[in-house]
Amino acid sequence: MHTTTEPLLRVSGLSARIGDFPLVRDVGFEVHRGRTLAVVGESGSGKSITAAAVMGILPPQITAEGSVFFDGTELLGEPAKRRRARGGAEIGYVFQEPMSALHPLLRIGTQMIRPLRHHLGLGRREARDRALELLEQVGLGRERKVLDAYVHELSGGMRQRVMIAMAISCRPRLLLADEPTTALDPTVQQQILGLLVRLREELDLALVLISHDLGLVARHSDEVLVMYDGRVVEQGPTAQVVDRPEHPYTRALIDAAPRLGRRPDRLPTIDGAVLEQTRAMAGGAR
Ligand SMILES: Nc1ncnc2c1ncn2[C@@H]1O[C@H](COP(=O)(O)OP(=O)(O)OP(=O)(O)O)[C@@H](O)[C@H]1O
Repeated sequence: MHTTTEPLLRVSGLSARIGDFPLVRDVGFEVHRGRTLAVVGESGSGKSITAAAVMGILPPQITAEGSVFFDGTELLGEPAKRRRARGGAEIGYVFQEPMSALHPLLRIGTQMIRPLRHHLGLGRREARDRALELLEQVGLGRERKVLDAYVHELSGGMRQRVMIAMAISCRPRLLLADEPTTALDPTVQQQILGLLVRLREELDLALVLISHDLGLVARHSDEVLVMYDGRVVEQGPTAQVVDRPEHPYTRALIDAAPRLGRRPDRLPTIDGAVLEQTRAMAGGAR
């Protein structure tokens, strides 16, 4: 692993809104190559909107302000065509639900080979070889039968491995994984997170793991960013945030995470008082 002094991605003052209604406010963080940042928070806290702003795939009704500085280039405000080309090639994205991200009527091979030809300009045969190599890299073996399969013929874990293979296929420098294991059972969840971290090391990627489950992603990340109500309420090295959380919302997330093995006698869920306190600290009700 190498960590350069310059972060690969530096997000600062990022806000997103629909009309006057704020969805994400003043979000900032950095990720270096070879490092993993976990972005955690409950449903609706703004994790996916933040990721979509970085990827340049926000729906047209949502406007973003601030800065998304990636490898020496400001991405916010870049022409849509350039952004689309970058997303998928320089920045890989793993979606929560491969069943909806993969086409049900096209063979896996067809879906893997297209971007390889389009982004990397490979010939048909080269692209097929590269697809097999990618399957091997994500632990599916050099299996032609996976290329020939349709998505419904694969298990949940295999589908997510295919999604990851596609996300790394054009050799991105940054990989964003948005709830990559939510649809999977606990053993497979750990395997997929282990795979992402292994690939981060092998390919010297910067990895952003987005999850509602701090307990799940804590041991796979170097830094943690905690979001609530569209804002960052706490961020820092994972060990520091987990061992000495400063914000009551982070503390509640930790207490609600059995995997972190802390205070099983405490509340299993986040209670209303903590949410109210968090909302007040985050800048009050909208
Ligand atoms: N396409 C959209 N149009 C309008 N509002 C949206 C859209 N997508 C998200 N939002 C709103 O933006 C806020 C942040 O949502 P976001 O999806 O980023 O949260 P999240 O933390 O990723 O939660 P989840 O894990 O459930 O996706 C929420 O209030 C949500 O309702």
